[in-house]
Amino acid sequence: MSSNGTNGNTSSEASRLKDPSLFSTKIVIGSQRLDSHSGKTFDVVYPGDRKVIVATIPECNTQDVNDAVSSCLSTFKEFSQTTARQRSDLLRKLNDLTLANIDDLATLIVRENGKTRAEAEAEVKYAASFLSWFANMAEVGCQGETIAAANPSMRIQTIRQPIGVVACLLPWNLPLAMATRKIGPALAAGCTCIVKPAGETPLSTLAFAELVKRAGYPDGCVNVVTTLDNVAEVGKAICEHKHVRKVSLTGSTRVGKLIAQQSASTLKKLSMELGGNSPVIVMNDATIDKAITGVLLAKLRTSGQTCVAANRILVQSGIHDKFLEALKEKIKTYKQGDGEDSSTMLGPLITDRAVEKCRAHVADALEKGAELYYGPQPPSSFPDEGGFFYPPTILTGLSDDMQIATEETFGPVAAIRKFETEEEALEIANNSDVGLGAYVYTNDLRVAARMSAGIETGMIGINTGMLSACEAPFGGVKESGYGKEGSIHGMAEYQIMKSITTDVSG
Ligand SMILES: NC(=O)c1ccc[n+]([C@@H]2O[C@H](COP(=O)([O-])OP(=O)(O)OC[C@H]3O[C@@H](n4cnc5c(N)ncnc54)[C@H](O)[C@@H]3O)[C@@H](O)[C@H]2O)c1
Ligand SMILES: O=CCCC(=O)O
Repeated sequence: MSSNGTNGNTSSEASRLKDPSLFSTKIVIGSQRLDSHSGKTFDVVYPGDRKVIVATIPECNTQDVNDAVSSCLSTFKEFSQTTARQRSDLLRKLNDLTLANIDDLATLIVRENGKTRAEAEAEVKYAASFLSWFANMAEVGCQGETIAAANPSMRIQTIRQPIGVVACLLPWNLPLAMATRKIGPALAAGCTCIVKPAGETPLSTLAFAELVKRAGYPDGCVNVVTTLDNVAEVGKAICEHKHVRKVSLTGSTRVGKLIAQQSASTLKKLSMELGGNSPVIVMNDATIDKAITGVLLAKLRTSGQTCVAANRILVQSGIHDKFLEALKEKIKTYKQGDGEDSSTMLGPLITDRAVEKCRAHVADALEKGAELYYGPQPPSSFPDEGGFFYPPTILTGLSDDMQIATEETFGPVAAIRKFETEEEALEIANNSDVGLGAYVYTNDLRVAARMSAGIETGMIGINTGMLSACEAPFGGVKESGYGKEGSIHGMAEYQIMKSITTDVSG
């Protein structure tokens, strides 16, 4: 294993940053910035142009995981003894440093993920909001209770303690925000973290680890291991490690099930923020402009690659044609291109597989009777040059048998289905194995109340296309997983509650 004692700042990509030392291509274990024991590396490719290699990153293995966990465990002994106020102060510093470096963090996100600079900056602010929120929560979230015992001789109290070493497994779609949504509450609770970013997007996490150090955290509070091709080995090593007490995954339902199986032998506490298939229900009485704005936000944020992306857009028959026309006029204005170009509204998708999935979903829907209302005919083959782009597309005539109705498309394809009655819309919306987000557009409070109660998801937006905020509990039901992130509930996911009974008689 080599350690050059630097951040591995070897690429001309670093010169894009105001502070090039934030461009790190080494894993983080305690005070060290290292290559992997495997000696192997993988490339991070710019999704806006597949020929551009942004960085070469260590391909980790089990030994790296074991080193990272040992370091986390040794730091946990000391860090878990800090006061909640000290942890709150540290998180506040980390929030300030994150916001102070917004330009560089946004640049790294654009380069690794492809999203537009405006979206990347919004993501950094969203990421920082979890740090600030959990800086505020740190002291409140550690409070215990005094319980009125049935036996007058007894006093019962509870205390909350950090659960231990936590593994944070991150997706590539909001690489920094999903990192802080886990690391923020874990550090607030007094845990230490082994973080594994998605192989496509390790750079913002590695830069963030540098900010953790600068904020004054002890070495080993946040360790980072990276992998692309060796993820199965690394994931297994994390899940089966007896000193990792909790795994928090944001990712697909497929990987969530695997992690749950692999974590069973050590019975870890788990948080599973998994895939969705969000329905949008637009009722006849909806305010059409508001519905269009909300649907486009929910559909096209990060080019359609969010877990709460509008996947099935259900429009009541009385407003259907007008809605479609207005949607087409608006979607036409979305310019697709390089994330750094300020006129770009839609960046590329993350990989060629993501483009292929859009293409396959559109082809399958057209074969099963959907109509192409706006967008290109599905290309027969994907070009091997350029970025991973799929153009914004509107399909009408969505039906239950289409892939697009049962799987997340994770791309800028809007699939529309006409319905007649509220009951019918509810039935279609709930016809899914997953239940993360849902959206309803109506001006009738009674409809909104019935839909809010009846839709089987963890989050519902009424007349809004944005469900996410650090103060709102984020999480799904059914096969979208379990556990809540953010909000006053997010910190408890990283704690144990101990009850203490004292005999006070004589
Ligand atoms: N519910 C949420 O909050 C939320 C948020 C963002 C994304 N998502 C979901 O994530 C998915 C897209 O993200 P993705 O493609 O990165 O998902 P993914 O499941 O492929 O990967 C998620 C993470 O798991 C890792 N991983 C993959 N195989 C693994 C294994 N065998 N062991 C351990 N880790 C493994 C990946 O490297 C990545 O870090 C979508 O389904 C989306 O809906 C959910
Ligand atoms: O992709 C899922 C997360 C989306 C969000 O937190 O807004």
